[in-house]
Amino acid sequence: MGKRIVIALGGNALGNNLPEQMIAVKQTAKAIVDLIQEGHEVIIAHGNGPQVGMIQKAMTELTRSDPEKYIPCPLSVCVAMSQGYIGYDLQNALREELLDRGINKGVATVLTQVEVDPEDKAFQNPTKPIGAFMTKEEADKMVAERGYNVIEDAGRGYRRVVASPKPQSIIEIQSIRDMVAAGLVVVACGGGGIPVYKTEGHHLKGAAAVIDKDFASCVLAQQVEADTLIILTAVEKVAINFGKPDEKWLDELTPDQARQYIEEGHFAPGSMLPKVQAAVQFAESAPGRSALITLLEKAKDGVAGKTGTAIHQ
Ligand SMILES: Nc1ncnc2c1ncn2[C@@H]1O[C@H](COP(=O)(O)OP(=O)(O)O)[C@@H](O)[C@H]1O
Ligand SMILES: NC(=O)OP(=O)(O)O
Repeated sequence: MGKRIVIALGGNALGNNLPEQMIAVKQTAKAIVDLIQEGHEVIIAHGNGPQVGMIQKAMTELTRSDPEKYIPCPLSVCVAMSQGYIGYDLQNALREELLDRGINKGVATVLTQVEVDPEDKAFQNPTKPIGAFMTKEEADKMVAERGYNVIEDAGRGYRRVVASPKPQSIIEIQSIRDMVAAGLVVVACGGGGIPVYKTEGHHLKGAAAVIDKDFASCVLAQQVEADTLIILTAVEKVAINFGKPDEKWLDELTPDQARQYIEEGHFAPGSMLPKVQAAVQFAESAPGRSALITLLEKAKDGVAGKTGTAIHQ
């Protein structure tokens, strides 16, 4: 029987620059349409780390070129731009793949705002890597010249980090539910959603942050009452002792086992840790719900129980 599945697409599903993204989304669309063809209902969320960094850098350079003419662009607006740009490519790739297979289904990208708590401690402790990787020298220059916060990202180089508050709720959730109910393939919560908080009346104010897409996908999956949350990334399974001689790939994880491994430090912050945390939160949110972490090209096999790491109670 068909399931309702929320798919969270990681960096490898989108590539790191414009031409890479154009190519990557074609493969991504194939993997997603495979699931639609099997009778599943899919709602797609995605990351935006490289893209929002690129947009933010471009907007900053524009302001620096002529501060009188070009006022600074808030990070929330950069997130909105990244949703539009990625949604444009994804939506077109999905449309084409569906038409090529003779499937008559509409695809729609929802510009999605996600509410955060303005008092979230994350605003004082930036942890979310965005943009391109830098060498140590480039990173030191950015810290000195621009006052950026920079970290070493899981052995892959240096990256700028920004605040990443936890998603609380999805402002456009009713529109998303209505579109799913109407049979559309929906792309929502791109880049974790545009971070906003409520001010006076019904007004929403953008926050200077980038929400983690794994956590936002978890909220989305709960709010659309999905059966499964699939987090697609660059590894087929989750490992303990990752990258060490005694590395062990996991087929299944219960929330309790996951918590123990988290405590033992098996999952890198900013990469595998939020995925496992989001998977656990979704698996525990209602009976019968499960999460799956696997490779993009293994999504179909993963849903069939043949691969990936399944997280369930
Ligand atoms: N315990 C672990 N098991 C598997 N992969 C891990 C683990 N810890 C860190 N990783 C790394 O996390 C990466 C996934 O995180 P990341 O690249 O940030 O995700 P995204 O696909 O969302 O862009 C994997 O490709 C792998 O290199
Ligand atoms: N917003 C977000 O989590 O993006 P990445 O998955 O690209 O880091």
